[in-house]
Amino acid sequence: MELKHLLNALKAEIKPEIANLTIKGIADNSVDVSKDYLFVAIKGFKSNGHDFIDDAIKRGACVIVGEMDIVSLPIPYIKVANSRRALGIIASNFYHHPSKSKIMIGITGTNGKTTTSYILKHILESNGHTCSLIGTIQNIVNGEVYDSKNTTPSSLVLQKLLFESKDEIVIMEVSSHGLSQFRIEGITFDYCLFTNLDQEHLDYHKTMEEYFQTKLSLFSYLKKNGQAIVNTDNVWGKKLAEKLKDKNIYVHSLGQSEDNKFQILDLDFENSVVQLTEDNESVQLSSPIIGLHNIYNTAMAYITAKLIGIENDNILNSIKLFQGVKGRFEILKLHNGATVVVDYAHTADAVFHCLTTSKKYGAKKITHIFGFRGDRDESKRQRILAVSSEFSDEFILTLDDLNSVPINEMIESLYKLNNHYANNKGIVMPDRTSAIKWAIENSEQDDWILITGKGHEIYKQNFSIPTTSDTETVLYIDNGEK
Ligand SMILES: CC(=O)N[C@H]1[C@@H](OP(=O)(O)OP(=O)(O)OC[C@H]2O[C@@H](n3ccc(=O)[nH]c3=O)[C@H](O)[C@@H]2O)O[C@H](CO)[C@@H](O)[C@@H]1O[C@H](C)C(=O)N[C@@H](C)C(=O)N[C@H](CCC(=O)O)C(=O)O
Ligand SMILES: Nc1ncnc2c1ncn2[C@@H]1O[C@H](COP(=O)(O)OP(=O)(O)OP(=O)(O)O)[C@@H](O)[C@H]1O
Repeated sequence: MELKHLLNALKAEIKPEIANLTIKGIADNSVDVSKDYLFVAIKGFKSNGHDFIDDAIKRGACVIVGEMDIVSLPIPYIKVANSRRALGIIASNFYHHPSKSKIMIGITGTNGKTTTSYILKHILESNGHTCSLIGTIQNIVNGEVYDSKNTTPSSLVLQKLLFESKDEIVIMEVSSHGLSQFRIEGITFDYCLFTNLDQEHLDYHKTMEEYFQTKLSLFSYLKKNGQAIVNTDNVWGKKLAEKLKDKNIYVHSLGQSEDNKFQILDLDFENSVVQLTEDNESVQLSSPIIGLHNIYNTAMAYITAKLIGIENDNILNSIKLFQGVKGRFEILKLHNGATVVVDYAHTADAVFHCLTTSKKYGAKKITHIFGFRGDRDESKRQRILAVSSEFSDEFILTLDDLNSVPINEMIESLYKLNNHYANNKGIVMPDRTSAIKWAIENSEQDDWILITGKGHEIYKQNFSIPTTSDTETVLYIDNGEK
């Protein structure tokens, strides 16, 4: 593609003598550069792409785009205001704006993005649509499954996935990191969903208001007639819906009060059944997945499927057959009659939902096993502990991913937190698999053991039992393997 087309819509000065240069590919990592590539230099969190410009040139780059003042390069240098933003625009131009020809759905919020996207994918596919999914667990395009490094991939990866997708509809989880790093630049959406907001990622966003504003920015990527679907049973959702209405964006609000477009009535928690009304029309959603949070996720997916044009009865029938998502309130029944739940909860609100759901479903005693991730928001730890000490009967603090935090430092902070906030209900057992073993061996019929934080993920550390995930550990112990 000629440089002038590649840089279309980018406010950058291009000298006439280079406008017709043919660019064979784009890279944001110098290692990926080949002959006649355009290299976009990005100031990152760990390194600075501008330091790799020489490397990119050696590998064959013919144009560099960057945001720093750089002089005397042997090849053309184009300065832009923001390299990450420029990368999105360039990648979208290079792949011929793939989001324009698809029904694009973006889902944001602290919790529920993955679950809602899987419910929606299930409904759409059950009703004859083809669907790509880009998110935390994996990326699925044309029915092929690819590993996912980020919930929202870099704009270069994203545009390539969209270009390769022959599916009619694309469901994307949009993280706040993805938004603040312009990973969705160059994409426009038909529907944007907001699930909820809870304290999370304040190591990155600093304040809840900043976190909220970042989430809000997703809605500026709506297509001209794009519509919003917002859960307003959450202060942040209510605020977001008001802001969107001020911007004349059509909002399909969901919530328990009368002023919602989709009003929730008659919540039958025990049977996961909910009555929804819209303009005097009433439907009953009945789902096999349990928990109040999942009722909301299901309702959000229902509204989106309806807006896409699927008949109510067909949506309702599909919902009844949804099998759940790996590591999201995944229930394992033990030989002794106790129940184990493996769940990805890592915010106070998510933990609250898991614990209260367990109680509502008849847990006699709840043992909660969890830890805290290294290099992630530490300010949420106290709130999670407060919820656990209020709603569980006992809890075990254990190790989650350490990332770059030394093991002794993490164990020490678990003891400190336990001493300060455990309400005499907590113990510390650093080895995650030993904690699970202890809880299972001390359980009886009708007890529930809730293991949160890792969900579908595999362990990053080795523990004493040679298993790789919470689910595997539970099955290993329950099957009596030594
Ligand atoms: C902190 C953070 O968000 N980092 C993201 C960021 O990386 P970065 O730009 O800082 O990378 P860097 O290593 O500093 O490198 C800077 C530049 O130098 C270039 N480089 C580097 C080396 C070299 O030899 N040559 C070269 O050109 C790199 O390609 C890059 O362009 O941009 C990358 C591309 O988009 C992301 O993959 C990466 O996500 C990392 C892996 C990450 O863990 N991010 C987490 C925090 C995250 O984004 N999480 C959210 C979900 C959160 C949630 O809801 O749970 C997500 O969407 O995944
Ligand atoms: N609507 C919801 N409200 C509150 N908590 C929820 C909701 N949906 C799911 N959860 C809780 O959050 C956990 C993560 O759910 P899910 O993976 O669907 O969210 P996510 O937004 O994709 O999370 P992440 O960004 O961390 O990948 C679940 O395991 C559950 O404990």
